[in-house]
Amino acid sequence: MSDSATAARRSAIYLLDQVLGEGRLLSECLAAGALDRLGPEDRARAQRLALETLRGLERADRLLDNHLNRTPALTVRNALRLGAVELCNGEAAHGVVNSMVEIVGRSRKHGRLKGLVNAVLRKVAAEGPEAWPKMRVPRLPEWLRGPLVTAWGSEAVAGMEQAHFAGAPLDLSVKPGSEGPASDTLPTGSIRLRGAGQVSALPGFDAGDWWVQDAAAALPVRILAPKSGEAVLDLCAAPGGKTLQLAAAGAKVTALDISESRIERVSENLTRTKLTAQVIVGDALEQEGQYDAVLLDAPCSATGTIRRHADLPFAKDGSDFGALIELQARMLAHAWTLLKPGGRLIYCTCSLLPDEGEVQIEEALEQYPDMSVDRSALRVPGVEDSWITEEGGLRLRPDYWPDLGGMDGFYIACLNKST
Ligand SMILES: C[S@@+](CC[C@H](N)C(=O)[O-])C[C@H]1O[C@@H](n2cnc3c(N)ncnc32)[C@H](O)[C@@H]1O
Repeated sequence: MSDSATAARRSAIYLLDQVLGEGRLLSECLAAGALDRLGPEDRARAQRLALETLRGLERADRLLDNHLNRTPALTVRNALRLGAVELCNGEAAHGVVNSMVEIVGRSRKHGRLKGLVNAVLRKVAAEGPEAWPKMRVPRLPEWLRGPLVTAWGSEAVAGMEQAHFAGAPLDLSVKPGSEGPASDTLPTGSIRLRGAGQVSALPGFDAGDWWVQDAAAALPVRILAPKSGEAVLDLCAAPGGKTLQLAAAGAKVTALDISESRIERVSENLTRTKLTAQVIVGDALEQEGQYDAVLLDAPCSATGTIRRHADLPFAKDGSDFGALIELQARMLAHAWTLLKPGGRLIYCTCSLLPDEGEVQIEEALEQYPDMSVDRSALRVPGVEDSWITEEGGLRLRPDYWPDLGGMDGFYIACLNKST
Protein backbone atom coordinates (compact mmCIF):
# COMPACT_ATOMS: atom_id res chain seq x y z
CA MET A 1 0.00 0.00 0.00
CA SER A 2 1.59 3.29 -1.04
CA ASP A 3 1.45 6.39 1.17
CA SER A 4 0.27 8.31 -1.85
CA ALA A 5 -2.75 6.01 -2.40
CA THR A 6 -3.67 6.36 1.26
CA ALA A 7 -3.29 10.16 1.12
CA ALA A 8 -5.64 10.30 -1.90
CA ARG A 9 -8.15 8.07 -0.08
CA ARG A 10 -7.98 10.19 3.07
CA SER A 11 -8.70 13.30 0.99
CA ALA A 12 -11.54 11.54 -0.83
CA ILE A 13 -13.11 10.72 2.55
CA TYR A 14 -12.74 14.39 3.56
CA LEU A 15 -14.54 15.42 0.36
CA LEU A 16 -17.33 12.91 1.07
CA ASP A 17 -17.65 14.28 4.63
CA GLN A 18 -18.04 17.78 3.22
CA VAL A 19 -20.60 16.86 0.55
CA LEU A 20 -22.67 14.47 2.65
CA GLY A 21 -22.25 16.17 6.03
CA GLU A 22 -22.00 19.87 5.20
CA GLY A 23 -23.90 20.07 1.91
CA ARG A 24 -20.88 21.57 0.13
CA LEU A 25 -20.24 21.07 -3.58
CA LEU A 26 -16.93 19.50 -4.59
CA SER A 27 -16.16 22.61 -6.65
CA GLU A 28 -16.50 24.72 -3.48
CA CYS A 29 -14.20 22.36 -1.53
CA LEU A 30 -11.60 22.45 -4.30
CA ALA A 31 -11.78 26.24 -4.60
CA ALA A 32 -11.21 26.42 -0.82
CA GLY A 33 -7.99 24.40 -1.27
CA ALA A 34 -9.20 21.00 0.03
CA LEU A 35 -6.70 19.11 -2.16
CA ASP A 36 -3.91 21.67 -2.38
CA ARG A 37 -1.53 19.54 -0.32
CA LEU A 38 -1.64 16.69 -2.83
CA GLY A 39 0.35 16.39 -6.04
CA PRO A 40 -1.58 16.58 -9.35
CA GLU A 41 -1.95 12.81 -9.72
CA ASP A 42 -3.25 12.24 -6.20
CA ARG A 43 -5.51 15.27 -6.51
CA ALA A 44 -7.10 13.74 -9.60
CA ARG A 45 -7.30 10.38 -7.86
CA ALA A 46 -8.99 11.81 -4.74
CA GLN A 47 -11.59 13.56 -6.87
CA ARG A 48 -12.22 10.46 -8.96
CA LEU A 49 -12.62 8.32 -5.84
CA ALA A 50 -15.07 10.78 -4.24
CA LEU A 51 -17.14 10.96 -7.43
CA GLU A 52 -17.18 7.18 -7.93
CA THR A 53 -18.29 6.73 -4.32
CA LEU A 54 -21.12 9.23 -4.73
CA ARG A 55 -22.25 7.52 -7.94
CA GLY A 56 -22.32 4.12 -6.22
CA LEU A 57 -23.46 5.36 -2.79
CA GLU A 58 -26.85 3.63 -2.80
CA ARG A 59 -25.29 0.26 -3.68
CA ALA A 60 -22.45 0.69 -1.19
CA ASP A 61 -24.92 1.47 1.61
CA ARG A 62 -26.99 -1.60 0.81
CA LEU A 63 -23.93 -3.84 0.96
CA LEU A 64 -22.64 -2.23 4.16
CA ASP A 65 -26.00 -2.29 5.94
CA ASN A 66 -25.90 -6.11 5.81
CA HIS A 67 -22.87 -6.00 8.12
CA LEU A 68 -23.50 -3.04 10.41
CA ASN A 69 -25.68 -3.22 13.50
CA ARG A 70 -25.35 0.49 14.16
CA THR A 71 -24.57 3.39 11.85
CA PRO A 72 -21.03 4.61 12.64
CA ALA A 73 -20.00 8.28 12.59
CA LEU A 74 -20.23 9.83 9.11
CA THR A 75 -16.49 9.88 8.44
CA VAL A 76 -16.14 6.17 9.29
CA ARG A 77 -19.19 5.39 7.19
CA ASN A 78 -17.62 7.33 4.32
CA ALA A 79 -14.38 5.34 4.67
CA LEU A 80 -16.47 2.15 4.47
CA ARG A 81 -18.42 3.49 1.50
CA LEU A 82 -15.25 4.41 -0.39
CA GLY A 83 -13.73 1.02 0.45
CA ALA A 84 -16.86 -0.83 -0.70
CA VAL A 85 -16.97 1.06 -4.01
CA GLU A 86 -13.29 0.46 -4.70
CA LEU A 87 -13.58 -3.24 -3.87
CA CYS A 88 -16.64 -3.65 -6.09
CA ASN A 89 -14.88 -1.78 -8.91
CA GLY A 90 -12.16 -4.45 -8.83
CA GLU A 91 -9.45 -2.80 -6.70
CA ALA A 92 -7.19 -5.32 -4.88
CA ALA A 93 -8.70 -6.12 -1.46
CA HIS A 94 -5.51 -5.99 0.65
CA GLY A 95 -4.61 -2.48 -0.52
CA VAL A 96 -8.10 -1.07 0.02
CA VAL A 97 -8.71 -2.74 3.39
CA ASN A 98 -5.27 -1.91 4.81
CA SER A 99 -5.57 1.68 3.67
CA MET A 100 -9.00 2.19 5.25
CA VAL A 101 -7.90 0.47 8.49
CA GLU A 102 -4.89 2.78 8.63
CA ILE A 103 -6.95 5.91 7.96
CA VAL A 104 -9.61 5.11 10.57
CA GLY A 105 -7.01 3.71 13.00
CA ARG A 106 -5.12 7.01 13.01
CA SER A 107 -8.19 9.01 13.94
CA ARG A 108 -8.10 10.08 17.59
CA LYS A 109 -11.88 10.05 17.76
CA HIS A 110 -12.65 6.90 15.80
CA GLY A 111 -9.44 4.83 16.00
CA ARG A 112 -11.14 2.16 18.09
CA LEU A 113 -13.36 1.33 15.08
CA LYS A 114 -10.47 0.07 12.93
CA GLY A 115 -11.34 -3.54 13.78
CA LEU A 116 -14.90 -2.99 12.60
CA VAL A 117 -13.64 -1.42 9.36
CA ASN A 118 -11.35 -4.39 8.79
CA ALA A 119 -14.11 -6.96 9.44
CA VAL A 120 -16.80 -5.23 7.39
CA LEU A 121 -14.60 -4.52 4.38
CA ARG A 122 -13.31 -8.11 4.33
CA LYS A 123 -16.91 -9.31 4.12
CA VAL A 124 -17.64 -6.80 1.36
CA ALA A 125 -14.49 -7.94 -0.48
CA ALA A 126 -15.77 -11.52 -0.37
CA GLU A 127 -19.33 -10.96 -1.57
CA GLY A 128 -19.53 -7.41 -2.97
CA PRO A 129 -17.94 -7.72 -6.44
CA GLU A 130 -20.41 -10.44 -7.45
CA ALA A 131 -23.47 -8.73 -5.94
CA TRP A 132 -22.66 -5.24 -7.27
CA PRO A 133 -23.66 -5.56 -10.94
CA LYS A 134 -26.95 -7.23 -9.95
CA MET A 135 -28.04 -4.32 -7.77
CA ARG A 136 -30.39 -1.65 -9.12
CA VAL A 137 -29.00 1.50 -10.73
CA PRO A 138 -28.70 4.14 -7.97
CA ARG A 139 -31.62 6.54 -7.91
CA LEU A 140 -31.64 10.31 -7.56
CA PRO A 141 -32.78 11.63 -4.19
CA GLU A 142 -36.52 12.23 -4.03
CA TRP A 143 -36.31 16.05 -3.96
CA LEU A 144 -35.01 15.91 -7.54
CA ARG A 145 -36.45 12.60 -8.73
CA GLY A 146 -40.04 13.71 -8.03
CA PRO A 147 -40.00 16.85 -10.24
CA LEU A 148 -38.07 15.03 -12.98
CA VAL A 149 -40.57 12.15 -13.07
CA THR A 150 -43.39 14.72 -13.28
CA ALA A 151 -41.62 16.47 -16.18
CA TRP A 152 -40.27 13.52 -18.20
CA GLY A 153 -41.86 10.30 -16.87
CA SER A 154 -40.31 7.42 -14.91
CA GLU A 155 -38.79 5.62 -17.89
CA ALA A 156 -36.90 8.71 -18.98
CA VAL A 157 -35.68 9.35 -15.43
CA ALA A 158 -34.48 5.73 -15.16
CA GLY A 159 -32.49 6.39 -18.37
CA MET A 160 -31.05 9.56 -16.86
CA GLU A 161 -30.04 7.65 -13.70
CA GLN A 162 -28.32 5.05 -15.87
CA ALA A 163 -26.41 7.86 -17.61
CA HIS A 164 -25.51 9.48 -14.26
CA PHE A 165 -24.21 6.16 -12.96
CA ALA A 166 -22.11 5.59 -16.10
CA GLY A 167 -20.44 9.02 -15.75
CA ALA A 168 -19.34 11.18 -18.66
CA PRO A 169 -16.74 10.67 -21.38
CA LEU A 170 -14.51 13.61 -22.29
CA ASP A 171 -15.83 15.79 -25.12
CA LEU A 172 -13.72 18.33 -26.94
CA SER A 173 -14.48 21.20 -29.32
CA VAL A 174 -11.75 21.56 -31.91
CA LYS A 175 -10.61 24.96 -33.16
CA PRO A 176 -11.39 25.39 -36.85
CA GLY A 177 -8.30 24.47 -38.89
CA SER A 178 -6.79 22.42 -36.03
CA GLU A 179 -6.91 18.74 -35.20
CA GLY A 180 -8.05 17.01 -32.05
CA PRO A 181 -6.59 13.80 -30.55
CA ALA A 182 -7.63 10.56 -32.33
CA SER A 183 -11.19 9.85 -31.21
CA ASP A 184 -14.83 9.39 -32.24
CA THR A 185 -16.64 12.30 -33.89
CA LEU A 186 -20.18 12.78 -32.61
CA PRO A 187 -23.14 13.56 -34.89
CA THR A 188 -23.06 17.22 -33.78
CA GLY A 189 -19.35 17.61 -34.57
CA SER A 190 -17.77 17.43 -31.07
CA ILE A 191 -15.16 14.76 -30.53
CA ARG A 192 -15.40 12.20 -27.73
CA LEU A 193 -12.65 10.39 -25.84
CA ARG A 194 -13.07 7.53 -23.38
CA GLY A 195 -10.69 6.96 -20.47
CA ALA A 196 -8.71 10.01 -21.55
CA GLY A 197 -6.68 10.52 -18.34
CA GLN A 198 -5.04 13.87 -17.63
CA VAL A 199 -6.46 16.48 -20.01
CA SER A 200 -3.35 18.69 -20.11
CA ALA A 201 -1.26 15.69 -21.22
CA LEU A 202 -3.36 15.09 -24.37
CA PRO A 203 -1.86 16.03 -27.75
CA GLY A 204 -2.78 19.55 -28.85
CA PHE A 205 -3.55 20.89 -25.35
CA ASP A 206 -0.50 23.16 -25.11
CA ALA A 207 -0.92 24.26 -28.73
CA GLY A 208 -4.52 25.28 -27.91
CA ASP A 209 -6.00 23.15 -30.71
CA TRP A 210 -9.13 22.28 -28.68
CA TRP A 211 -10.93 22.81 -25.41
CA VAL A 212 -13.02 20.61 -23.14
CA GLN A 213 -16.75 21.11 -23.76
CA ASP A 214 -19.59 18.65 -23.47
CA ALA A 215 -21.32 17.94 -26.81
CA ALA A 216 -24.58 19.44 -25.51
CA ALA A 217 -22.81 22.57 -24.24
CA ALA A 218 -21.33 23.10 -27.72
CA LEU A 219 -24.78 23.39 -29.33
CA PRO A 220 -25.89 26.89 -28.19
CA VAL A 221 -23.13 28.57 -30.22
CA ARG A 222 -23.66 26.26 -33.21
CA ILE A 223 -27.31 27.39 -33.13
CA LEU A 224 -26.33 31.05 -32.74
CA ALA A 225 -24.14 30.58 -35.86
CA PRO A 226 -21.93 33.66 -35.26
CA LYS A 227 -20.64 35.47 -38.36
CA SER A 228 -17.21 36.99 -38.72
CA GLY A 229 -17.15 40.57 -37.41
CA GLU A 230 -20.52 40.41 -35.62
CA ALA A 231 -20.66 42.04 -32.17
CA VAL A 232 -21.63 39.24 -29.79
CA LEU A 233 -22.16 39.61 -26.04
CA ASP A 234 -21.51 36.48 -23.96
CA LEU A 235 -23.28 37.48 -20.75
CA CYS A 236 -22.33 34.68 -18.36
CA ALA A 237 -19.08 33.61 -19.92
CA ALA A 238 -16.91 31.72 -17.42
CA PRO A 239 -15.11 29.35 -17.74
CA GLY A 240 -15.43 30.22 -21.41
CA GLY A 241 -16.19 27.23 -23.63
CA LYS A 242 -18.80 29.21 -25.55
CA THR A 243 -16.63 32.36 -25.65
CA LEU A 244 -13.94 30.30 -27.42
CA GLN A 245 -16.44 29.01 -29.98
CA LEU A 246 -17.66 32.56 -30.68
CA ALA A 247 -14.12 33.93 -30.97
CA ALA A 248 -13.03 31.01 -33.18
CA ALA A 249 -15.87 31.90 -35.59
CA GLY A 250 -14.39 35.41 -35.94
CA ALA A 251 -17.05 37.28 -33.94
CA LYS A 252 -16.15 40.44 -31.99
CA VAL A 253 -16.83 38.97 -28.57
CA THR A 254 -17.49 40.71 -25.27
CA ALA A 255 -17.24 38.06 -22.55
CA LEU A 256 -18.67 39.10 -19.20
CA ASP A 257 -18.96 37.26 -15.89
CA ILE A 258 -19.63 38.38 -12.33
CA SER A 259 -16.99 36.09 -10.83
CA GLU A 260 -13.46 37.47 -10.82
CA SER A 261 -11.88 34.08 -10.16
CA ARG A 262 -13.94 32.31 -12.82
CA ILE A 263 -13.29 34.99 -15.46
CA GLU A 264 -9.56 34.39 -15.04
CA ARG A 265 -10.20 30.97 -16.55
CA VAL A 266 -11.74 32.63 -19.62
CA SER A 267 -8.56 34.68 -20.09
CA GLU A 268 -6.35 31.59 -19.59
CA ASN A 269 -8.40 29.63 -22.12
CA LEU A 270 -8.23 32.49 -24.65
CA THR A 271 -4.45 32.71 -24.23
CA ARG A 272 -3.96 28.96 -24.62
CA THR A 273 -6.12 28.78 -27.75
CA LYS A 274 -4.68 32.06 -29.16
CA LEU A 275 -8.17 33.52 -29.57
CA THR A 276 -9.35 37.04 -28.79
CA ALA A 277 -12.26 38.49 -26.84
CA GLN A 278 -12.85 41.51 -24.62
CA VAL A 279 -13.08 40.06 -21.11
CA ILE A 280 -15.01 41.98 -18.43
CA VAL A 281 -15.85 41.32 -14.79
CA GLY A 282 -19.35 42.67 -14.23
CA ASP A 283 -22.99 42.06 -13.47
CA ALA A 284 -25.04 41.01 -16.48
CA LEU A 285 -27.96 42.98 -15.05
CA GLU A 286 -25.95 46.22 -15.30
CA GLN A 287 -24.32 45.73 -18.70
CA GLU A 288 -25.02 48.38 -21.34
CA GLY A 289 -24.66 48.57 -25.14
CA GLN A 290 -26.25 47.17 -28.29
CA TYR A 291 -25.13 43.90 -29.88
CA ASP A 292 -25.89 41.93 -33.04
CA ALA A 293 -26.29 38.80 -30.97
CA VAL A 294 -26.42 37.91 -27.26
CA LEU A 295 -25.68 34.58 -25.62
CA LEU A 296 -27.29 34.14 -22.20
CA ASP A 297 -26.00 30.93 -20.59
CA ALA A 298 -27.78 31.74 -17.36
CA PRO A 299 -26.79 30.52 -13.88
CA CYS A 300 -29.01 27.55 -13.06
CA SER A 301 -29.47 24.40 -10.97
CA ALA A 302 -26.86 22.61 -13.16
CA THR A 303 -28.99 19.47 -12.86
CA GLY A 304 -28.03 18.63 -16.45
CA THR A 305 -24.41 18.02 -15.42
CA ILE A 306 -24.88 15.29 -12.78
CA ARG A 307 -22.97 12.74 -14.91
CA ARG A 308 -19.83 14.76 -14.09
CA HIS A 309 -21.00 16.34 -10.84
CA ALA A 310 -22.31 13.38 -8.88
CA ASP A 311 -22.05 15.50 -5.70
CA LEU A 312 -24.84 17.85 -6.78
CA PRO A 313 -27.86 15.70 -5.81
CA PHE A 314 -26.32 15.16 -2.35
CA ALA A 315 -25.05 18.68 -1.66
CA LYS A 316 -28.21 20.44 -2.81
CA ASP A 317 -31.86 20.14 -1.84
CA GLY A 318 -33.47 22.44 -4.40
CA SER A 319 -34.15 25.21 -1.87
CA ASP A 320 -32.12 27.79 -3.83
CA PHE A 321 -33.64 27.01 -7.23
CA GLY A 322 -36.56 29.48 -6.85
CA ALA A 323 -34.12 32.41 -6.60
CA LEU A 324 -32.22 31.15 -9.67
CA ILE A 325 -35.42 30.90 -11.72
CA GLU A 326 -36.28 34.48 -10.79
CA LEU A 327 -32.73 35.65 -11.68
CA GLN A 328 -32.92 33.88 -15.08
CA ALA A 329 -36.13 35.80 -15.93
CA ARG A 330 -34.55 39.12 -14.89
CA MET A 331 -31.41 38.35 -16.90
CA LEU A 332 -33.43 37.48 -19.98
CA ALA A 333 -35.42 40.73 -19.65
CA HIS A 334 -32.21 42.79 -19.40
CA ALA A 335 -30.41 40.82 -22.13
CA TRP A 336 -33.31 41.58 -24.46
CA THR A 337 -32.67 45.34 -24.06
CA LEU A 338 -29.02 44.80 -25.16
CA LEU A 339 -30.02 43.24 -28.48
CA LYS A 340 -30.26 45.33 -31.66
CA PRO A 341 -33.55 45.13 -33.59
CA GLY A 342 -33.20 42.21 -36.02
CA GLY A 343 -30.69 40.53 -33.68
CA ARG A 344 -30.85 37.07 -32.10
CA LEU A 345 -30.50 35.91 -28.53
CA ILE A 346 -29.66 32.43 -27.38
CA TYR A 347 -31.09 31.55 -23.98
CA CYS A 348 -29.70 28.36 -22.48
CA THR A 349 -29.32 26.55 -19.16
CA CYS A 350 -27.63 23.25 -18.23
CA SER A 351 -30.77 22.24 -16.33
CA LEU A 352 -33.22 19.37 -16.54
CA LEU A 353 -36.01 21.40 -14.94
CA PRO A 354 -38.59 22.90 -17.34
CA ASP A 355 -38.94 25.93 -15.00
CA GLU A 356 -35.40 26.94 -16.06
CA GLY A 357 -36.01 26.27 -19.76
CA GLU A 358 -39.33 25.67 -21.50
CA VAL A 359 -41.36 27.70 -18.97
CA GLN A 360 -38.98 30.69 -19.10
CA ILE A 361 -39.37 30.87 -22.87
CA GLU A 362 -43.14 30.33 -22.88
CA GLU A 363 -43.48 33.23 -20.41
CA ALA A 364 -41.04 35.49 -22.28
CA LEU A 365 -42.86 34.92 -25.59
CA GLU A 366 -46.10 36.06 -23.93
CA GLN A 367 -44.42 39.08 -22.37
CA TYR A 368 -42.35 40.60 -25.21
CA PRO A 369 -44.27 41.54 -28.39
CA ASP A 370 -41.03 41.95 -30.40
CA MET A 371 -39.79 38.42 -29.52
CA SER A 372 -40.26 35.32 -31.67
CA VAL A 373 -38.73 31.90 -31.42
CA ASP A 374 -36.60 30.65 -34.33
CA ARG A 375 -37.17 26.92 -34.75
CA SER A 376 -35.22 26.72 -38.00
CA ALA A 377 -32.02 27.83 -36.21
CA LEU A 378 -32.15 24.60 -34.18
CA ARG A 379 -31.66 22.43 -37.24
CA VAL A 380 -27.90 22.11 -37.02
CA PRO A 381 -26.13 18.83 -37.89
CA GLY A 382 -26.86 16.01 -35.45
CA VAL A 383 -29.91 17.60 -33.79
CA GLU A 384 -32.88 15.23 -33.88
CA ASP A 385 -36.42 16.47 -34.59
CA SER A 386 -37.74 14.79 -31.44
CA TRP A 387 -35.52 17.05 -29.29
CA ILE A 388 -37.43 20.17 -30.44
CA THR A 389 -40.08 21.25 -27.95
CA GLU A 390 -43.60 22.58 -28.32
CA GLU A 391 -42.67 26.23 -27.71
CA GLY A 392 -39.77 25.94 -30.18
CA GLY A 393 -36.72 25.29 -28.00
CA LEU A 394 -34.31 22.38 -27.86
CA ARG A 395 -34.44 19.92 -24.95
CA LEU A 396 -31.31 17.81 -24.43
CA ARG A 397 -31.17 15.07 -21.81
CA PRO A 398 -28.46 12.75 -20.41
CA ASP A 399 -30.46 9.70 -21.53
CA TYR A 400 -30.17 10.76 -25.20
CA TRP A 401 -27.46 9.03 -27.30
CA PRO A 402 -27.39 6.03 -24.91
CA ASP A 403 -25.15 4.05 -27.28
CA LEU A 404 -22.71 6.93 -27.74
CA GLY A 405 -22.28 7.70 -24.02
CA GLY A 406 -24.99 10.30 -23.35
CA MET A 407 -24.81 14.09 -23.22
CA ASP A 408 -25.38 16.81 -20.65
CA GLY A 409 -28.93 17.96 -19.98
CA PHE A 410 -29.49 21.38 -21.58
CA TYR A 411 -32.23 23.68 -22.76
CA ILE A 412 -31.58 26.04 -25.69
CA ALA A 413 -33.83 28.54 -27.49
CA CYS A 414 -33.01 30.99 -30.28
CA LEU A 415 -35.05 34.20 -29.97
CA ASN A 416 -35.33 36.77 -32.76
CA LYS A 417 -36.01 40.46 -32.17
CA SER A 418 -38.24 42.09 -34.75
CA THR A 419 -36.89 45.09 -36.70
C1 LIG B 1 -23.56 28.24 -16.63
S1 LIG B 1 -22.22 29.17 -16.11
C2 LIG B 1 -21.63 29.80 -17.64
C3 LIG B 1 -20.82 28.81 -18.45
C4 LIG B 1 -20.13 29.46 -19.64
N1 LIG B 1 -21.05 30.13 -20.52
C5 LIG B 1 -19.32 28.47 -20.47
O1 LIG B 1 -19.74 28.05 -21.54
O2 LIG B 1 -18.21 28.13 -20.06
C6 LIG B 1 -23.00 30.57 -15.45
C7 LIG B 1 -22.08 31.73 -15.11
O3 LIG B 1 -22.91 32.84 -14.73
C8 LIG B 1 -22.13 33.67 -13.90
N2 LIG B 1 -23.04 34.65 -13.25
C9 LIG B 1 -23.90 34.45 -12.23
N3 LIG B 1 -24.57 35.58 -11.95
C10 LIG B 1 -24.13 36.53 -12.84
C11 LIG B 1 -24.43 37.89 -13.06
N4 LIG B 1 -25.33 38.54 -12.33
N5 LIG B 1 -23.77 38.54 -14.04
C12 LIG B 1 -22.84 37.91 -14.80
N6 LIG B 1 -22.50 36.61 -14.63
C13 LIG B 1 -23.15 35.93 -13.67
C14 LIG B 1 -21.44 32.69 -12.98
O4 LIG B 1 -20.29 33.24 -12.39
C15 LIG B 1 -21.12 31.52 -13.94
O5 LIG B 1 -19.80 31.63 -14.41
